[in-house]
Amino acid sequence: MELTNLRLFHPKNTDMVYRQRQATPMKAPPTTLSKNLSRSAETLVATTRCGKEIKTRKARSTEQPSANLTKGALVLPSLGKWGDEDSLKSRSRNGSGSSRTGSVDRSTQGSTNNLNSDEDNINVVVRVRPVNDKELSLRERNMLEFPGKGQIICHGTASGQKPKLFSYNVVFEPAATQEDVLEYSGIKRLLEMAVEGFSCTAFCYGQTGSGKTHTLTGPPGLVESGASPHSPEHGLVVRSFVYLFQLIRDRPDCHFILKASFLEIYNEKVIDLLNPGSSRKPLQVRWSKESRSFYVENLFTVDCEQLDDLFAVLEEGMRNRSVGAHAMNAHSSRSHSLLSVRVRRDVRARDVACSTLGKINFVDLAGSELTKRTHSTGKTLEEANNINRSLMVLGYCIAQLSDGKKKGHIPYRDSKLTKLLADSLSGNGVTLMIACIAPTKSNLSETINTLRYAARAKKIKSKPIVKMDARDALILSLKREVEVLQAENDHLRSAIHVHSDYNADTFSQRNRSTPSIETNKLYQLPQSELVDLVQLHMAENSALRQENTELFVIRDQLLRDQELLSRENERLLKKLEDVNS
Ligand SMILES: Nc1ncnc2c1ncn2[C@@H]1O[C@H](COP(=O)(O)OP(=O)(O)OP(=O)(O)O)[C@@H](O)[C@H]1O
Repeated sequence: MELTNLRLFHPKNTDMVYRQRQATPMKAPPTTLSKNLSRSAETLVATTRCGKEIKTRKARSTEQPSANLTKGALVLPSLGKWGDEDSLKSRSRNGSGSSRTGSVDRSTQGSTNNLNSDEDNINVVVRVRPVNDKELSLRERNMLEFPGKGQIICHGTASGQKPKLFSYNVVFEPAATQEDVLEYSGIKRLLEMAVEGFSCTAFCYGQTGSGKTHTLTGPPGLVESGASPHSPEHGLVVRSFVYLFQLIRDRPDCHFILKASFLEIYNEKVIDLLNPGSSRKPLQVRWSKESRSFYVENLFTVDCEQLDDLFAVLEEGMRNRSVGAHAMNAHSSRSHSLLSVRVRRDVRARDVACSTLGKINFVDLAGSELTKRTHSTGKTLEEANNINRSLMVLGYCIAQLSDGKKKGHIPYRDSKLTKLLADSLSGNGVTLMIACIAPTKSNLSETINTLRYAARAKKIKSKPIVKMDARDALILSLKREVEVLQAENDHLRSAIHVHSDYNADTFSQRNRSTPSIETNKLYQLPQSELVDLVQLHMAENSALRQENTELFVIRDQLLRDQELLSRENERLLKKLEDVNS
């Protein structure tokens, strides 16, 4: 070992080496993978077109999630802010921070602003619908106030009753437009994450007639009438589809496959809205051991190559959805609906072709109903009871999940709705809750219930994971480790100047035994060759780790020598000074 290569007698050197040691990256920064994935570009190449031909389709596909796609889940950190702070700041606001003439008000202490934490909270926004004609004719009082910073004040009905204050990430006041909801609810971030491989869910919750369906799909009949996609009345779903395709177009080097399904849960039965059949035969919800999640057996899924295909799915599903009239809403949804778009992306990362499987769900929950107010009887009453029961189970689950201390049983199995939302609520996905409320006095108690529900949901923590093919995930993580180890070893070698003893080339030759394979052919490799490849990567990995350990031992030894020598140096200098003096 050539100690002469080390400039040991300069005190600064010790410091430098020490600092370098501190700075040596032992692990890849957690965001590396997500950065790489998001940088890659993509092309849309779908398999089959659906166009407007859904009705003529007969084939069914099974929705059961593939085992190997979920086993390889990689935990990634939360990916960012909701909405766009700057554009919000530019909106008109009054002195207190609320937007009077504008209509969007955002909390400055939103719980989802932490860019670097592994955990995040469910993003909760509130949309307040305008006073409707009936309420106007009855001259109902407006009970809500918007002081700004994502806050809502509910005034009490009785005199002397204290107002209640609630705060959320964003509040959409009655004048907010559909475009505002797209821009500031955080849905754009959800779509971006779905493209990157996360499971994302946006759901609307609120009492009947509070504007859930309006928020998701616009006024009654709009989608079914085949309105132009540019209609300002379109809700979040159509706008999200447009944004999703924009994201895909922006990534021309990747290969995308989109698949959509649309179901409703009507009286605790799952009905396929894209293929209901004349008898509306219910589908079974089953548990998949491999993916450890619930799925709907035999659910019809449609390959969507173009934007029009997604519109057609939405149109068809909306036509088949169960809608009824009652005293509080002439077009009341009588079921919970779940529109799901799966986004498979084949991407090249770290020289490996891998696939991510993201998903965006739009859930339009049926509204909670006080049957006294809706005057429900017969069929509508049965529907209301089922709706209220499943919402109650959802409420229990949310309460359990939001209580950080309790780690008890979450009753997902108690309703079809919670079974299908389990994935989104349990924390592996990214979730946006849009709580819809009415501003008037007659709705106050339901409004407060919704706001409490939403406040509880806001406490639920999530830790999103990217789902990718298990084989891809393994190879990718091994490659990443190899890269990190190689970088670290190069750094160590240069830091300790031991080229003669620990020749980098020798190591490179020793370790780089893994053949450079044309990675886009990875899928065509037979199982046995894949096993060999993984074994080679593992061997390379362990050799590098060993080298790493050895280099650390050498460096520690050198540091000790250096310390002794510098002490000796100081002692001699002092002696020299003494002699001179
Ligand atoms: N922000 C809004 N702007 C204008 N109209 C709205 C708004 N929100 C709701 N509405 C109107 O109020 C009516 C009831 O809304 P909607 O059907 O969306 O309520 P809902 O919460 O889905 O009710 P349900 O649970 O009974 O299905 C509709 O005519 C809808 O167009």
